[in-house]
Amino acid sequence: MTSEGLAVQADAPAGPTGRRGRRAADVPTLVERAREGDARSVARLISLVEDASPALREVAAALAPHTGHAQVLGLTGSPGVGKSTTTTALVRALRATGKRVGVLAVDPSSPFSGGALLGDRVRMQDHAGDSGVYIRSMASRGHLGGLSWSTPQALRVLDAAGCDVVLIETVGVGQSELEIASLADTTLVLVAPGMGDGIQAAKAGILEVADVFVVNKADRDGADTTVRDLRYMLSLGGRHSEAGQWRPPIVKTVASRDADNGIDQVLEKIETHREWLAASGEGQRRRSERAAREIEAIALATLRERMGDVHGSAALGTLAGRVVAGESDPYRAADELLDEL
Ligand SMILES: Nc1nc2c(ncn2[C@@H]2O[C@H](COP(=O)(O)OP(=O)(O)OP(=O)(O)O)[C@@H](O)[C@H]2O)c(=O)[nH]1
Repeated sequence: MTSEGLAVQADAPAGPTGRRGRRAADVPTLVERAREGDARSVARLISLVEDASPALREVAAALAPHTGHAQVLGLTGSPGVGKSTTTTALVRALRATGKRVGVLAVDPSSPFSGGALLGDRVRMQDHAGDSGVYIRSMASRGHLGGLSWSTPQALRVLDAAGCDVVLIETVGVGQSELEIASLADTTLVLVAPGMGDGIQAAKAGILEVADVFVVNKADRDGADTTVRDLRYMLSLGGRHSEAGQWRPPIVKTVASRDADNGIDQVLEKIETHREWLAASGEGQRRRSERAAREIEAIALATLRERMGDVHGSAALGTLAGRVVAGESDPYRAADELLDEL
C-alpha cells in the first residue's frame, strides 16, 4: 500500500477527540504491520494520533488489546544537562540486553515534530539500521491539548508495536516534567554540576517527581557537591523517610563516555524501582491514575467540542434569553445545558 493510500482526507477540522472529519486510513493494516515491527507503520500511527486525526478513536481501539506491556521511563532536566546524550547511552545499554526501545522526545517549546529536529537526525544515525529502536520527536506547542493527550497515545503505539521500554524525554520547563512524571513508571531527573540545578530542582518541585536522580557530567568539578546538595534536600523532604517509601537514589554518570559511564548503575536503579513499584502496589496505582487522567482529558475535550457546537445554537440562545429576563440564573441554565449535552 502506498502512503498516499493511507492519506487522511479530513473534510472538517479534526479535534483532539477524533469526532470530526472523514477518515481514510487503513487502521487495522497499520496496527498489524506496526506489531510486526514495520517502522513506517509505527510512524504513521503516531502521526495519526499526534495530528488528532479523525481515525484517532479507531486507532485507540485497535491498539488497546496490545498495550500494557512496555515499561515507561521519563527523563527530564534543564537544557544542556545531557538528556539527549543520556538517552542515547540508555538506548545503547538497553539494546545490548536485547530490549526493544522506543523514544519519544517531547519538545514543549517546538512547533516542529515528526523527527524533523536536527538532534534527532543525529541520534537516528546512531541507531540507524537497528529495527529494535524507534525514535520520534513530538512537539507539543501549537497542538490541541499539548503534551497531555498526544504523548499517551504515541506511547500506546510504541507499546503495541512491541517496545519493552519507552523512554519519554523532555526538557524540564514549566509543567512538562510534571506531565512526564504522570506518564512514566519511573522518572529520571538529570542534573549537572555547577548549573544551580539543585536549587532549581527544589523550586520546581522536581524532588517530588524524581524516582532516580542522575548527576550527569560527573567528570566535571562539583559533581560531589551536587550529590551532597541533593542528598541534603531529600533529607528535608519528609516523604522519603517514611517506612516503605521509595528513596530516590542518586547516580553519577558521564553519559558522553562510551564505557564506564555510570549508565549500567542507572539501569540497576530503574530495575530496583520497578521491583518496588510491583511489590508496593504503587505501579498499579500510577497506571490507574494515568488512565484516569487520560479519560478525564478526553471527556473534557469532547465536552468542549460539543460546547463549540452549542455556541450560537438556538438552545443556548433561549437559555441566555431567560437569564437576561431574570427567569433563570446562569448556574441553573448551565446545568440545563449540560443535561442536554
Ligand atoms: N563533560 C561532559 N559533557 C557532556 C556529558 N554529557 C553530555 N555532555 C555534553 O553536554 C552537551 C549537551 O548535551 P545534550 O545531551 O545535548 O543535552 P540536553 O540536555 O539534551 O540539551 P537540550 O537539548 O538543550 O535540552 C553536549 O555537548 C554533550 O556532549 C558528560 O557526562 N560530560
